[in-house]
Amino acid sequence: MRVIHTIAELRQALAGQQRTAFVPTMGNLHEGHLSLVREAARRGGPVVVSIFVNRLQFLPHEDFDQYPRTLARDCELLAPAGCDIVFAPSESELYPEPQAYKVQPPAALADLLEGEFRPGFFTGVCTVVMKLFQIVQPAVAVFGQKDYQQLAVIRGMVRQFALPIEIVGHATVRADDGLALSSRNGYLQPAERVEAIALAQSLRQLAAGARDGAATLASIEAAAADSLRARGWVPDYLTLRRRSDLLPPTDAERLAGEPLVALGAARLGQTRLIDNLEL
Ligand SMILES: Nc1ncnc2c1ncn2[C@@H]1O[C@H](COP(=O)(O)OP(=O)(O)OP(=O)(O)O)[C@@H](O)[C@H]1O
Ligand SMILES: CC(C)(CO)[C@@H](O)C(=O)[O-]
Ligand code: BAL
Repeated sequence: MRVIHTIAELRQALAGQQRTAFVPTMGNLHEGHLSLVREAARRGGPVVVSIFVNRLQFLPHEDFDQYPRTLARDCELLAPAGCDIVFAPSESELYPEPQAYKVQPPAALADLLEGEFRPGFFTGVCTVVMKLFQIVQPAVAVFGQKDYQQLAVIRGMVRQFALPIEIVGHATVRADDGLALSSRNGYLQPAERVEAIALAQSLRQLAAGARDGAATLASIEAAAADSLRARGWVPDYLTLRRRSDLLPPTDAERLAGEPLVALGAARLGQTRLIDNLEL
């Protein structure tokens, strides 16, 4: 496995490759990331994993500075998972000048849910992912369903720009107690780590109420948020959405079996966690 820090060296290493599989990450890797890497390795071509904490997708008050940078340990985990090349550019390599050209996803998809609470987040994500796609030129890129809206936004970007890249969504990997693995779980204090499973539980509560004709969507969502609040969380959103466009279902759709997804984001102490559950 090679660790490469520059665009020029990466292009040289990949010259002539047709079937590169790519897994973009921000590092501080866990089993969730590694299962994306194994999925990429099953495709048969060279596997590139990028590690880059992308300043463009963080708001000024968010955890960009605090975000764990653990490259040496990440590399130890990546080699046995089937990674061939780790691409770990510096900030000045990826953004040698202020990134003035940006990829702006449509507000209808990107300004809700995560985008409502992290304005500009998906512009930052799309811009760096587009740039990484141009650099790596993969045939396949693997993303986690844990970041459900991100996967939808990337799929839309690839479709509308006619990028010749197959986007693979990989199931969320969870700890034994049901908590979705996430780099930010590392911020949790021991007691918070025990409590953290309540987020997945509240998604199950939403799912259980989803087809209840006696309740309104608003009352189902309010009950789930109230149970989290009662346990000391600060929910950003807990909501049932149509899988197709992440908009709220009408009651008729909800009761007629429209494919839905329960999505949640909430803060526990200093840590903001997200999760989702397809119904
Ligand atoms: N538990 C998981 N299961 C499957 N994929 C995951 C999981 N956690 C993260 N991923 C995916 O890994 C890729 C890189 O994500 P990222 O490096 O932001 O990790 P993260 O654990 O989600 O970090 P954070 O806690 O900062 O959100 C994304 O496609 C993301 O969806
Ligand atoms: C896709 C990504 C690597 C872009 O910085 C990031 O949003 C992430 O880790 O999910
Ligand atoms: N896991 C998505 C990247 C972020 O939260 O910034």
